[in-house]
Amino acid sequence: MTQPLRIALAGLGTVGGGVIRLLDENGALIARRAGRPIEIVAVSARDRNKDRGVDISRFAWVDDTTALASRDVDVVVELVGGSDGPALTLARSALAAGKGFVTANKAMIAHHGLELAEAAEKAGAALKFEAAVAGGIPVIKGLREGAAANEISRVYGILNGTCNFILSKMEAEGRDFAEVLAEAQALGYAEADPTFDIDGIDAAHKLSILASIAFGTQPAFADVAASGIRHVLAADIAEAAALGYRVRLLGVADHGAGGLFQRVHPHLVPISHPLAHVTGATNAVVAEGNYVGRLLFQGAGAGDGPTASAVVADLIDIARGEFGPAFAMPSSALLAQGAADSGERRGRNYVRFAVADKVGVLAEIAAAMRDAGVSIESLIQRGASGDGSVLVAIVTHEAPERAVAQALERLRGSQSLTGQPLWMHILE
Ligand SMILES: NC(=O)C1=CN([C@@H]2O[C@H](COP(=O)(O)OP(=O)(O)OC[C@H]3O[C@@H](n4cnc5c(N)ncnc54)[C@H](OP(=O)(O)O)[C@@H]3O)[C@@H](O)[C@H]2O)C=CC1
Ligand SMILES: N[C@@H](CC=O)C(=O)O
Ligand code: NA
Repeated sequence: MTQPLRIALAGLGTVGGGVIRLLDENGALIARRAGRPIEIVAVSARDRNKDRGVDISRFAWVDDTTALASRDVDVVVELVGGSDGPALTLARSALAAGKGFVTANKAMIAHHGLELAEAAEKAGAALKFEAAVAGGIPVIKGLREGAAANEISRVYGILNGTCNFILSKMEAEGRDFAEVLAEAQALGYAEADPTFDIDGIDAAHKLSILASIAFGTQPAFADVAASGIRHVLAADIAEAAALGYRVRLLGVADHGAGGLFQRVHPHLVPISHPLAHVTGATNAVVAEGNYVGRLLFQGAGAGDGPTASAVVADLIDIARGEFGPAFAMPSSALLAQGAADSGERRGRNYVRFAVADKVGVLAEIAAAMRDAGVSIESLIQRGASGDGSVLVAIVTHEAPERAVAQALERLRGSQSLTGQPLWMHILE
């Protein structure tokens, strides 16, 4: 057998620990598949003495994580996290030294992916990040290899395991948002800063990477319009169910007016759509290609085992010498596209208001919609909540987004509203 692929591993937390366990358990099979063993030789994290449930005494310990790139290794694996800081320093120095670089760090790739891809190409080194998008699902490989012959018109899906776990628990058990978040954190799904998950930022990181690979455009995280699930109430989930929908946080990217359209938002998904049946920390990505048709990738989007599976799959590719440009084409071929104007996009909408229980409130909402040219398909009003306010949920007929925004703007500051309205798009 040929020389092992020698690895330096930065980060020994949920995913780093998973990678060590996976290589311990499946190492012999992986060596046969890769044509050579994959061996961790050096590791680093913050705390050398932490009990990690795996034996790390057999590896060289490196105090300064950013110094891992100067070890005698073929590939540096970064599982620390953070868009900048030691992760970015390590990425730059590893690639500059001509070493392969594998990461699960979507924040860093969303912000600095283009620069790192250019550095990798210059050095002739591998830059791979399958674990960064939808965890264990081989969606990057699927798009950059399996669907490479297609023009992709739209890519969308459930990209955050924590949010999907929370929404499906809220739906199944009627439980409180905060309580379920704590459970997702305990299971190792949530980011170090869980606001990244619940405010849609993590999904936006992933969407910008996915869109770049799907459309051949430069990653443009700043152009992703993102909001999360912290304002979704159990009542919204119940109303959606009564209307034949489930609430899911979706990332959606397609070609829009004037550029690329990228959005992360809670959506109403028709119960007949496969994404409505994706529960727990599972992720699912739909890609629509002009020759292959609709592809659906589904699987575990978070957690130690699935994420380690994606990291090690990247290592196997490198061990085989099979790696191409990080974003599926040379970085010089990636197009710089601006953000599309969403105002003219047409669709049906769910808008929920918390209102004071008094005469004329419904008329005020209806008038704001009418004046903006938005036609109401259905309206549900539920009894008073704890604070005495009443929930009014409307579903609109198809309307341009600009018109719905106008109606909400007109209602802003109204004495009738007791809280911010929640606007969710309906997936068609
Ligand atoms: N958890 C998941 O399901 C998924 C995570 N990811 C990504 O994988 C990466 C790792 O996530 P995860 O394993 O969950 O994170 P953890 O918080 O579990 O682990 C992070 C590791 O990095 C080490 N670390 C943190 N800060 C520093 C630092 N400044 N210098 C050196 N080492 C540091 C920690 O050291 P110590 O242990 O000593 O504190 C720890 O070992 C992130 O980019 C995340 O977004 C991607 C997909 C899924
Ligand atoms: N925090 C992320 C982890 C995987 O990327 C998630 O919940 O999906
Ligand atoms: Na993946």
